[in-house]
Amino acid sequence: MIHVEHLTRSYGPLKAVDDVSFTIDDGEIVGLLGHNGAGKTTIMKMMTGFLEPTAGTIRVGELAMATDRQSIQAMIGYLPENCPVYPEMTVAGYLEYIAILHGVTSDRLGPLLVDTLERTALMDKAGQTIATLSRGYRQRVGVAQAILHRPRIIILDEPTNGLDPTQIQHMRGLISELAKEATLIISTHILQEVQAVCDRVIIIQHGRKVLDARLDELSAGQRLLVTTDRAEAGALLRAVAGVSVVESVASVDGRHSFALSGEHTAEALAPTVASAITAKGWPLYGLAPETRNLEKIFSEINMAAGREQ
Ligand SMILES: Nc1ncnc2c1ncn2[C@@H]1O[C@H](COP(=O)(O)OP(=O)(O)OP(=O)(O)O)[C@@H](O)[C@H]1O
Repeated sequence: MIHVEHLTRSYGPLKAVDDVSFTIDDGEIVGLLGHNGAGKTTIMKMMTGFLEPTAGTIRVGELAMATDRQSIQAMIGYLPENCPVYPEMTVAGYLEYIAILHGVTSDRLGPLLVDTLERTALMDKAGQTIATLSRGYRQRVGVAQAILHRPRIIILDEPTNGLDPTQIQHMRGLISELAKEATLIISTHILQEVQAVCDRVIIIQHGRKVLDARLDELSAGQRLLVTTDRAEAGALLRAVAGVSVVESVASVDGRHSFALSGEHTAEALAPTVASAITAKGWPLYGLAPETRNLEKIFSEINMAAGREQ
Protein backbone atom coordinates (compact mmCIF):
# COMPACT_ATOMS: atom_id res chain seq x y z
CA MET A 1 0.00 0.00 0.00
CA ILE A 2 1.36 3.42 -0.99
CA HIS A 3 0.18 6.50 0.93
CA VAL A 4 0.85 9.94 -0.48
CA GLU A 5 -0.30 12.72 1.81
CA HIS A 6 -0.40 16.45 1.12
CA LEU A 7 2.49 16.18 -1.31
CA THR A 8 3.75 19.58 -2.43
CA ARG A 9 6.78 20.62 -4.45
CA SER A 10 7.79 24.13 -5.41
CA TYR A 11 10.42 25.21 -7.89
CA GLY A 12 11.10 28.78 -6.76
CA PRO A 13 7.77 30.58 -6.95
CA LEU A 14 6.13 27.79 -9.02
CA LYS A 15 4.08 25.20 -7.12
CA ALA A 16 4.56 22.27 -9.53
CA VAL A 17 2.72 19.88 -7.18
CA ASP A 18 0.15 21.32 -4.82
CA ASP A 19 -1.24 19.35 -1.85
CA VAL A 20 -1.78 16.03 -3.62
CA SER A 21 -2.95 13.01 -1.59
CA PHE A 22 -3.87 9.49 -2.68
CA THR A 23 -3.54 5.87 -1.62
CA ILE A 24 -2.66 3.03 -3.99
CA ASP A 25 -3.47 -0.57 -3.09
CA ASP A 26 -1.21 -3.51 -3.91
CA GLY A 27 -1.78 -4.78 -7.45
CA GLU A 28 -3.52 -1.67 -8.81
CA ILE A 29 -2.64 -0.15 -12.21
CA VAL A 30 -2.97 3.58 -11.75
CA GLY A 31 -2.67 6.17 -14.51
CA LEU A 32 -1.45 9.68 -13.67
CA LEU A 33 -3.09 11.67 -16.44
CA GLY A 34 -2.42 15.32 -17.20
CA HIS A 35 -1.18 17.70 -19.86
CA ASN A 36 2.47 18.60 -20.32
CA GLY A 37 3.66 20.48 -17.28
CA ALA A 38 0.80 19.28 -15.06
CA GLY A 39 3.23 17.91 -12.46
CA LYS A 40 3.23 14.16 -13.18
CA THR A 41 7.01 13.75 -13.46
CA THR A 42 7.55 15.78 -10.30
CA ILE A 43 5.15 13.47 -8.41
CA MET A 44 6.94 10.39 -9.75
CA LYS A 45 10.38 11.73 -8.87
CA MET A 46 9.19 12.27 -5.29
CA MET A 47 7.56 8.82 -5.15
CA THR A 48 10.82 7.21 -6.23
CA GLY A 49 12.85 9.20 -3.70
CA PHE A 50 14.83 11.20 -6.26
CA LEU A 51 13.33 14.55 -5.33
CA GLU A 52 12.58 15.99 -1.89
CA PRO A 53 9.03 17.19 -1.37
CA THR A 54 8.63 20.77 -0.18
CA ALA A 55 5.88 19.42 2.08
CA GLY A 56 3.91 16.22 2.56
CA THR A 57 4.77 12.58 3.13
CA ILE A 58 5.13 9.35 1.15
CA ARG A 59 4.84 5.98 2.85
CA VAL A 60 5.13 2.49 1.38
CA GLY A 61 3.67 -0.03 3.80
CA GLU A 62 5.24 0.74 7.15
CA LEU A 63 8.19 2.62 5.64
CA ALA A 64 8.44 6.39 5.27
CA MET A 65 10.34 7.97 2.36
CA ALA A 66 11.82 10.61 4.66
CA THR A 67 13.58 8.00 6.84
CA ASP A 68 13.68 4.72 4.84
CA ARG A 69 14.45 5.96 1.34
CA GLN A 70 16.89 3.21 0.36
CA SER A 71 14.60 0.40 1.52
CA ILE A 72 11.71 1.90 -0.43
CA GLN A 73 13.87 2.42 -3.52
CA ALA A 74 14.83 -1.28 -3.42
CA MET A 75 11.13 -2.11 -3.81
CA ILE A 76 10.63 0.24 -6.76
CA GLY A 77 11.43 -0.09 -10.46
CA TYR A 78 11.48 3.26 -12.25
CA LEU A 79 11.48 4.19 -15.91
CA PRO A 80 12.28 7.92 -15.92
CA GLU A 81 10.95 10.24 -18.61
CA ASN A 82 12.89 10.04 -21.91
CA CYS A 83 14.37 6.67 -20.92
CA PRO A 84 17.97 7.55 -20.02
CA VAL A 85 20.19 4.57 -20.91
CA TYR A 86 23.91 4.36 -21.77
CA PRO A 87 23.98 4.24 -25.59
CA GLU A 88 27.53 2.88 -25.87
CA MET A 89 26.77 -0.27 -23.85
CA THR A 90 25.22 -3.48 -25.16
CA VAL A 91 21.75 -4.38 -23.92
CA ALA A 92 23.03 -7.31 -21.83
CA GLY A 93 26.04 -5.32 -20.58
CA TYR A 94 23.85 -2.45 -19.45
CA LEU A 95 21.35 -4.73 -17.70
CA GLU A 96 24.18 -6.57 -15.96
CA TYR A 97 25.57 -3.25 -14.76
CA ILE A 98 22.12 -2.23 -13.42
CA ALA A 99 21.76 -5.62 -11.70
CA ILE A 100 25.08 -5.10 -9.92
CA LEU A 101 23.95 -1.63 -8.81
CA HIS A 102 20.85 -3.28 -7.35
CA GLY A 103 23.06 -5.69 -5.42
CA VAL A 104 21.98 -8.78 -7.37
CA THR A 105 24.32 -11.64 -6.41
CA SER A 106 26.28 -13.46 -9.16
CA ASP A 107 24.33 -16.72 -8.73
CA ARG A 108 21.02 -14.89 -9.40
CA LEU A 109 22.37 -12.69 -12.19
CA GLY A 110 22.19 -15.15 -15.12
CA PRO A 111 18.61 -16.40 -14.56
CA LEU A 112 17.34 -12.87 -13.79
CA LEU A 113 18.91 -11.50 -16.97
CA VAL A 114 17.51 -14.24 -19.18
CA ASP A 115 14.04 -13.89 -17.65
CA THR A 116 14.08 -10.08 -18.05
CA LEU A 117 15.29 -10.26 -21.67
CA GLU A 118 12.53 -12.77 -22.44
CA ARG A 119 9.77 -10.73 -20.77
CA THR A 120 10.75 -7.59 -22.65
CA ALA A 121 11.30 -9.54 -25.91
CA LEU A 122 14.90 -8.33 -26.09
CA MET A 123 16.66 -11.67 -26.24
CA ASP A 124 17.76 -11.35 -29.88
CA LYS A 125 19.07 -7.81 -29.20
CA ALA A 126 21.08 -8.77 -26.10
CA GLY A 127 24.47 -8.32 -27.78
CA GLN A 128 23.52 -5.16 -29.68
CA THR A 129 24.78 -1.71 -28.73
CA ILE A 130 21.91 0.40 -27.32
CA ALA A 131 22.73 3.34 -29.66
CA THR A 132 21.84 1.15 -32.66
CA LEU A 133 18.37 0.21 -31.34
CA SER A 134 15.12 1.75 -32.53
CA ARG A 135 13.19 4.00 -30.11
CA GLY A 136 10.78 1.17 -29.26
CA TYR A 137 13.58 -1.25 -28.40
CA ARG A 138 15.39 1.43 -26.34
CA GLN A 139 12.18 1.96 -24.41
CA ARG A 140 12.05 -1.81 -23.75
CA VAL A 141 15.58 -1.61 -22.37
CA GLY A 142 14.31 1.16 -20.08
CA VAL A 143 11.52 -1.10 -18.87
CA ALA A 144 13.94 -4.04 -18.56
CA GLN A 145 16.22 -2.08 -16.22
CA ALA A 146 13.16 -1.06 -14.18
CA ILE A 147 11.91 -4.64 -13.67
CA LEU A 148 15.25 -6.44 -13.43
CA HIS A 149 15.35 -6.65 -9.62
CA ARG A 150 11.70 -7.84 -9.47
CA PRO A 151 10.31 -4.74 -7.77
CA ARG A 152 6.87 -4.83 -6.10
CA ILE A 153 6.15 -1.34 -7.40
CA ILE A 154 6.81 -0.26 -10.99
CA ILE A 155 6.69 3.43 -11.90
CA LEU A 156 6.79 4.25 -15.61
CA ASP A 157 6.98 7.88 -16.76
CA GLU A 158 5.35 8.16 -20.20
CA PRO A 159 6.29 4.59 -21.26
CA THR A 160 4.76 4.87 -24.73
CA ASN A 161 6.07 8.34 -25.55
CA GLY A 162 7.44 8.45 -29.09
CA LEU A 163 6.53 4.85 -29.96
CA ASP A 164 4.77 3.81 -33.15
CA PRO A 165 1.39 2.00 -32.99
CA THR A 166 2.94 -1.50 -33.09
CA GLN A 167 5.45 -0.61 -30.40
CA ILE A 168 2.62 0.92 -28.31
CA GLN A 169 0.67 -2.34 -28.59
CA HIS A 170 3.71 -4.29 -27.44
CA MET A 171 4.32 -1.93 -24.51
CA ARG A 172 0.68 -2.21 -23.43
CA GLY A 173 0.94 -5.99 -23.49
CA LEU A 174 4.09 -5.84 -21.42
CA ILE A 175 2.44 -3.50 -18.89
CA SER A 176 -0.50 -5.92 -18.50
CA GLU A 177 1.96 -8.77 -17.94
CA LEU A 178 3.91 -6.81 -15.32
CA ALA A 179 0.68 -5.89 -13.54
CA LYS A 180 0.08 -9.54 -12.68
CA GLU A 181 2.90 -9.38 -10.13
CA ALA A 182 3.36 -5.73 -9.20
CA THR A 183 1.65 -2.44 -8.48
CA LEU A 184 1.95 -0.15 -11.49
CA ILE A 185 1.89 3.62 -11.72
CA ILE A 186 2.05 5.06 -15.21
CA SER A 187 2.08 8.69 -16.27
CA THR A 188 0.73 9.87 -19.57
CA HIS A 189 -0.88 12.85 -21.25
CA ILE A 190 -2.78 10.52 -23.57
CA LEU A 191 -6.24 9.62 -22.42
CA GLN A 192 -6.48 6.44 -24.52
CA GLU A 193 -3.38 5.15 -22.77
CA VAL A 194 -5.18 5.22 -19.43
CA GLN A 195 -8.28 3.63 -20.93
CA ALA A 196 -6.20 0.85 -22.48
CA VAL A 197 -4.14 -0.25 -19.50
CA CYS A 198 -5.25 1.25 -16.18
CA ASP A 199 -7.95 0.34 -13.72
CA ARG A 200 -7.82 3.69 -11.96
CA VAL A 201 -7.05 7.24 -13.03
CA ILE A 202 -5.73 10.24 -11.12
CA ILE A 203 -6.00 13.43 -13.16
CA ILE A 204 -3.48 16.15 -12.35
CA GLN A 205 -4.07 19.73 -13.47
CA HIS A 206 -1.75 22.61 -12.59
CA GLY A 207 -0.14 20.47 -9.88
CA ARG A 208 -3.44 19.62 -8.19
CA LYS A 209 -5.38 16.39 -8.13
CA VAL A 210 -8.71 17.04 -9.81
CA LEU A 211 -10.08 13.52 -10.18
CA ASP A 212 -9.34 10.14 -8.62
CA ALA A 213 -11.64 7.37 -9.78
CA ARG A 214 -11.79 3.78 -10.89
CA LEU A 215 -12.51 3.49 -14.61
CA ASP A 216 -15.44 1.11 -14.00
CA GLU A 217 -17.03 3.72 -11.70
CA LEU A 218 -16.71 6.35 -14.42
CA SER A 219 -18.72 4.25 -16.83
CA ALA A 220 -21.46 3.72 -14.25
CA GLY A 221 -24.85 5.09 -15.28
CA GLN A 222 -25.88 8.59 -14.46
CA ARG A 223 -28.68 10.32 -16.39
CA LEU A 224 -31.34 8.27 -18.17
CA LEU A 225 -31.30 8.69 -21.94
CA VAL A 226 -34.71 8.32 -23.62
CA THR A 227 -35.33 8.34 -27.36
CA THR A 228 -38.74 8.57 -29.02
CA ASP A 229 -40.16 10.22 -32.17
CA ARG A 230 -41.97 13.12 -30.45
CA ALA A 231 -40.34 16.47 -29.83
CA GLU A 232 -43.14 17.18 -27.31
CA ALA A 233 -42.05 14.17 -25.21
CA GLY A 234 -39.96 16.59 -23.12
CA ALA A 235 -43.08 18.02 -21.47
CA LEU A 236 -44.45 14.54 -20.72
CA LEU A 237 -41.12 13.39 -19.25
CA ARG A 238 -40.94 16.46 -17.01
CA ALA A 239 -44.22 15.37 -15.42
CA VAL A 240 -43.01 11.82 -14.61
CA ALA A 241 -42.72 11.21 -10.86
CA GLY A 242 -39.12 11.44 -9.68
CA VAL A 243 -37.86 13.35 -12.75
CA SER A 244 -36.66 16.86 -12.00
CA VAL A 245 -34.51 17.84 -15.01
CA VAL A 246 -35.11 17.01 -18.67
CA GLU A 247 -32.59 18.11 -21.26
CA SER A 248 -33.09 17.69 -25.00
CA VAL A 249 -29.79 16.21 -26.15
CA ALA A 250 -30.32 15.25 -29.80
CA SER A 251 -32.86 15.46 -32.63
CA VAL A 252 -31.80 13.39 -35.63
CA ASP A 253 -33.93 11.95 -38.46
CA GLY A 254 -37.20 12.51 -36.59
CA ARG A 255 -35.92 10.88 -33.40
CA HIS A 256 -35.63 12.96 -30.26
CA SER A 257 -33.41 12.08 -27.33
CA PHE A 258 -33.73 13.46 -23.81
CA ALA A 259 -31.46 13.11 -20.77
CA LEU A 260 -33.37 12.78 -17.49
CA SER A 261 -32.18 13.18 -13.95
CA GLY A 262 -33.92 13.38 -10.64
CA GLU A 263 -34.02 12.07 -7.12
CA HIS A 264 -33.75 8.42 -8.26
CA THR A 265 -31.02 6.62 -10.19
CA ALA A 266 -31.39 6.19 -13.95
CA GLU A 267 -32.18 2.52 -13.42
CA ALA A 268 -34.95 3.28 -10.91
CA LEU A 269 -36.51 5.89 -13.22
CA ALA A 270 -36.53 3.63 -16.28
CA PRO A 271 -39.75 1.59 -15.72
CA THR A 272 -41.89 4.66 -14.95
CA VAL A 273 -40.51 6.53 -17.95
CA ALA A 274 -41.12 3.50 -20.23
CA SER A 275 -44.74 3.27 -18.99
CA ALA A 276 -45.34 6.98 -19.56
CA ILE A 277 -44.10 6.81 -23.16
CA THR A 278 -45.88 3.58 -24.08
CA ALA A 279 -49.13 4.75 -22.43
CA LYS A 280 -49.13 7.53 -25.03
CA GLY A 281 -48.64 4.95 -27.77
CA TRP A 282 -45.31 6.54 -28.73
CA PRO A 283 -42.42 4.33 -29.86
CA LEU A 284 -39.52 3.95 -27.44
CA TYR A 285 -36.33 3.70 -29.49
CA GLY A 286 -33.89 3.97 -26.63
CA LEU A 287 -33.88 3.80 -22.84
CA ALA A 288 -30.43 3.52 -21.20
CA PRO A 289 -28.29 5.09 -18.50
CA GLU A 290 -25.87 7.64 -19.87
CA THR A 291 -22.26 6.56 -19.50
CA ARG A 292 -19.96 9.21 -18.17
CA ASN A 293 -16.79 8.29 -19.92
CA LEU A 294 -13.31 9.45 -19.12
CA GLU A 295 -13.05 11.39 -22.38
CA LYS A 296 -15.98 13.58 -21.39
CA ILE A 297 -14.66 14.15 -17.88
CA PHE A 298 -11.16 15.00 -19.14
CA SER A 299 -12.54 17.55 -21.58
CA GLU A 300 -14.86 19.02 -18.89
CA ILE A 301 -11.88 19.40 -16.55
CA ASN A 302 -9.81 21.00 -19.31
CA MET A 303 -12.61 23.40 -20.18
CA ALA A 304 -13.02 24.37 -16.52
CA ALA A 305 -9.25 24.96 -16.28
CA GLY A 306 -9.42 27.13 -19.41
CA ARG A 307 -12.13 29.28 -17.80
CA GLU A 308 -9.99 29.66 -14.64
CA GLN A 309 -7.02 31.09 -16.53
N1 LIG B 1 13.83 21.43 -12.17
C1 LIG B 1 12.85 22.28 -12.42
N2 LIG B 1 12.99 23.60 -12.21
C2 LIG B 1 12.00 24.48 -12.43
N3 LIG B 1 10.77 24.13 -12.87
C3 LIG B 1 10.55 22.83 -13.11
C4 LIG B 1 11.56 21.84 -12.90
N4 LIG B 1 11.04 20.63 -13.22
C5 LIG B 1 9.77 20.85 -13.62
N5 LIG B 1 9.47 22.17 -13.55
C6 LIG B 1 8.17 22.79 -13.85
O1 LIG B 1 7.21 22.17 -13.01
C7 LIG B 1 5.99 21.97 -13.71
C8 LIG B 1 5.62 20.51 -13.67
O2 LIG B 1 6.57 19.80 -14.45
P1 LIG B 1 6.52 18.21 -14.62
O3 LIG B 1 7.70 17.83 -15.45
O4 LIG B 1 6.36 17.59 -13.29
O5 LIG B 1 5.16 18.02 -15.42
P2 LIG B 1 4.64 16.81 -16.28
O6 LIG B 1 3.18 16.70 -16.00
O7 LIG B 1 5.46 15.61 -16.03
O8 LIG B 1 4.85 17.30 -17.75
P3 LIG B 1 5.47 16.55 -19.02
O9 LIG B 1 4.46 15.57 -19.45
O10 LIG B 1 5.70 17.66 -20.00
O11 LIG B 1 6.76 15.92 -18.54
C9 LIG B 1 6.21 22.53 -15.10
O12 LIG B 1 5.70 23.86 -15.14
C10 LIG B 1 7.71 22.51 -15.27
O13 LIG B 1 8.14 23.51 -16.16
